Amino acid sequence: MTYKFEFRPLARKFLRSLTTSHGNWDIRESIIIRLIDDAARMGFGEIAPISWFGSETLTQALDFCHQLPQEITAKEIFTIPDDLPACQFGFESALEELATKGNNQCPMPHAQCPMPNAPCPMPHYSALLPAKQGALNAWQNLWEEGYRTFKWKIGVDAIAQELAIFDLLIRSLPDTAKLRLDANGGLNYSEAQLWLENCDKFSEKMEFIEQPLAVAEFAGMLQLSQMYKTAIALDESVATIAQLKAAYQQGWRGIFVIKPAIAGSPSKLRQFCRQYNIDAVFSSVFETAIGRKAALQLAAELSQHNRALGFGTNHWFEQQEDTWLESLW
Ligand SMILES: O=C(O)CCC(=O)c1ccccc1C(=O)O
Ligand SMILES: [Mg+2]
Repeated sequence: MTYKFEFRPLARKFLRSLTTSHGNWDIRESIIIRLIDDAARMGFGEIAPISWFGSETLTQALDFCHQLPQEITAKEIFTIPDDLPACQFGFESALEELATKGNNQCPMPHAQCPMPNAPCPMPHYSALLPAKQGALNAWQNLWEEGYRTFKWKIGVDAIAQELAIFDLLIRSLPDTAKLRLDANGGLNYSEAQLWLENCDKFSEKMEFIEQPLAVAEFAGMLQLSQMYKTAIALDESVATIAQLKAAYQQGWRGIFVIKPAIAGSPSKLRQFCRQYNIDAVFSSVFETAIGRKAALQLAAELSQHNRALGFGTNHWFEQQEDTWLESLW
């Protein structure tokens, strides 16, 4: 079976600049791909790399798409090299969409479904707050919309300033709220200790700190994960499936953030997660509805510990009408 292959680059501007310890991000670029089979059925996929996270660059992904023929096979898709993880995700999820067309089954294994006779309950999402003091008056509307878990970026401003805002933020959040902090690898060891000490004072509301130290500081994070009540989640350190495996083999039993859109091949990700019962938090890379659907499908299948999904990110973009995809072709 061969598939007709087409692709379209896409750029979307954030409503406000997204600030992380890696810098400011203003435009999310990605590539939408379309496969068409012999029966004229279509499968869509999205390639949404983040090179500062360790995936390929957008240019490398575009080059890969340009060199492909207009007709491709499943074999070509399953042999996309591991140094193009966002391409592996985009192509495999387009193929999966075709394979499951007309088969709208719930991806949750029946034995695990809490409500086997009812429509699937909404998975709960974590809402991404703006960095710095912007968080202080952003969470209320999101709370009204039903979010109960929030994530705030740290390591973007002076630590004293951020600790003061953290104190205000966590005290103002209702008792049933949960807070995640994400340093994007921007702290040093002693700063991370200071953060963890402060988080431990609010352990009933603190869920975890994500990637406190740089990727090279794995041993430091392993050590910190055994010293405080507040849990640590690895993110940049486990961006791809190869990194997930390496962290597990080096003894990481804390939380793993999985961004399916850059992790690599969905079929290999399934294999890994099913083999090792890891505590995974699934997370968005600001993909469109196309990549999001495939990523959420994997999250529904592989999420084990009832963690909120890091997909509460739609408020970072202008709401799109559902006709945008047709405008690409
Ligand atoms: O995980 C979430 O809750 C939101 C998504 C998010 O924070 C993110 C989105 C794009 C790139 C990096 C990150 C990150 O977790 O560091
Ligand atoms: Mg993160």
